[in-house]
Amino acid sequence: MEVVGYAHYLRPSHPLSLFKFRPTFNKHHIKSLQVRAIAAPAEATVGFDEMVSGTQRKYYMLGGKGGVGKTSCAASLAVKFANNGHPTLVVSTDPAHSLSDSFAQDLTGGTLVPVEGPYSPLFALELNPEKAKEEFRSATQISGGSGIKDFMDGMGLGVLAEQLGELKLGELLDTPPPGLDEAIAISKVMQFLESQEYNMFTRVVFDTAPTGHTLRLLSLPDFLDKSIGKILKLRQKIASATSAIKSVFGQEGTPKPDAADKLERLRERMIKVRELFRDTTSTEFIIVTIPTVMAISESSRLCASLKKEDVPVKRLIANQVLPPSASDCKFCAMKRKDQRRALDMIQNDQELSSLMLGILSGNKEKEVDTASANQMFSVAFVNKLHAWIMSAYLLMLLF
Ligand SMILES: Nc1ncnc2c1ncn2[C@@H]1O[C@H](COP(=O)(O)OP(=O)(O)OP(=O)(O)O)[C@@H](O)[C@H]1O
Repeated sequence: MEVVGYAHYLRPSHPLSLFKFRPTFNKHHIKSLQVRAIAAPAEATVGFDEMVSGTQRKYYMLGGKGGVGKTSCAASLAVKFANNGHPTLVVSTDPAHSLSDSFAQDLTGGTLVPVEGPYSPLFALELNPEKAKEEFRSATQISGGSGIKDFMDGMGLGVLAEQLGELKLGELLDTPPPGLDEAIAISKVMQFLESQEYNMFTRVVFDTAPTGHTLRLLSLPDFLDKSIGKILKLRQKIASATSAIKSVFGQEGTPKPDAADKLERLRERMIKVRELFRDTTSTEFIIVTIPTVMAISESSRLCASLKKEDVPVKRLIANQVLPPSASDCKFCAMKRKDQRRALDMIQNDQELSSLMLGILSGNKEKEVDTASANQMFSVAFVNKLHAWIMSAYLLMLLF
């Protein structure tokens, strides 16, 4: 197994963060903002060099179990790309956004916000999943009306609404399928990138939603493509017949083209998202995990599903690995032993063992501004671990 170094970044508002200031373009601050690489220098060059090479646009999707550090890693990676000369965009499609916290900037407006600090332009964007869902709903509703019946009427297919009920199209149209918000968010980013204003980005980093959500998103484009394709095909086939029937009964009206157009556009966008996910030349899905048996098992399943969906995946980040020399206390020794066991699982795992592994810990940072701050971080991190272990232990006793 190859060991790769990655970057680490704690949001400025994080209690453990060393960066309590708002970064500016001032050179001194730029230095302080630099992402802290965790691995040893030799390790740090493996893998990242490959990620940073070339000026062709590349997409990196970071995903994994909830709370493992996807946002922190996405923010770190984006800063690192920007510091290595790539105009970079980092996007959060996770419904529970925390990118704003990571950069201590308000990114909630749904537009691209410049992040101050790195050498090359870095923009960040948080997409509101609720808005994305609204968009879908409006695409399936006729002005003023709602639900499948209105939609079918609008498509000139009112007569067939009942027969189509068994196809479960109503469910698709009235309740957006899970993962749709994220798919729409990703397609929105692709739209941004097509515009002249934003086509300069050579690296795009996605902080995706937790595992289950992402997996649903992966099968969504196919599902939507089939469902919407079915509706549109059906509409095409019988539109003329319906219109003839209506004209006999004197009810001929023009089917509202708006709904069909919107659906057709949505379908095209979903196809593009699917293509992007499977494009081995430009896209890579990076799995973020933590060294626990449960998280590694889930990562293995995620990896298998990604491979099954033909999504390129070749890197794994193991985050929050306890540094070897932080403390000699009993809890830490026990924790380290557990983590070692979990990390060994990676080596023996059929899915994960072939991936390049990046280890992120708390104290082997290379670009920390002062040694004392480094020490402070380690102690604080260990203290935090104590608190986690203690609460877990207490919970076990209680239940
Ligand atoms: N290496 C690390 N050392 C210490 N704390 C960390 C580390 N990585 C992440 N954290 C902290 O763990 C918490 C969760 O991190 P983060 O928000 O990046 O995870 P996430 O996977 O994006 O979460 P979610 O699934 O909820 O979106 C944050 O408080 C973050 O600061």
